[in-house]
Amino acid sequence: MSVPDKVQGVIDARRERVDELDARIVELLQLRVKVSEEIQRKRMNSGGTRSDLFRESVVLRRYQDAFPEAGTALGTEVLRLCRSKTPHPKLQHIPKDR
Ligand SMILES: O=C(O)C(=O)C[C@]1(C(=O)O)C=C[C@@H](O)C=C1
Repeated sequence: MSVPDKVQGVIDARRERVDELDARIVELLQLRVKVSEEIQRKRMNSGGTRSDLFRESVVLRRYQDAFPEAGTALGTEVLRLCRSKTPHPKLQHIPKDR
């Protein structure tokens, strides 16, 4: 559906802003993955577990408070993204099945 040129101009400009914001969100998420990975590696290398469920509930609460509808799904995905990288030290030596 076409809109008047003036309106299209506003939409294009706001989309540029959305693109900038998305790029920052992606960058922040990549940074978060790295920092979370450091914490998990430290804990696992000293005999702890990969996850800390109490801490996850604190993290999740922030997303739920900010976004009552989507917060649980959003926070859960962020945590999943951050948990999926570091292999557990006990699993590192098992060769991959071919
Ligand atoms: O804070 C920690 O202890 C972390 O390991 C980081 C983090 C997170 O990404 O926020 C990841 C895994 C844990 O289950 C809890 C939280």
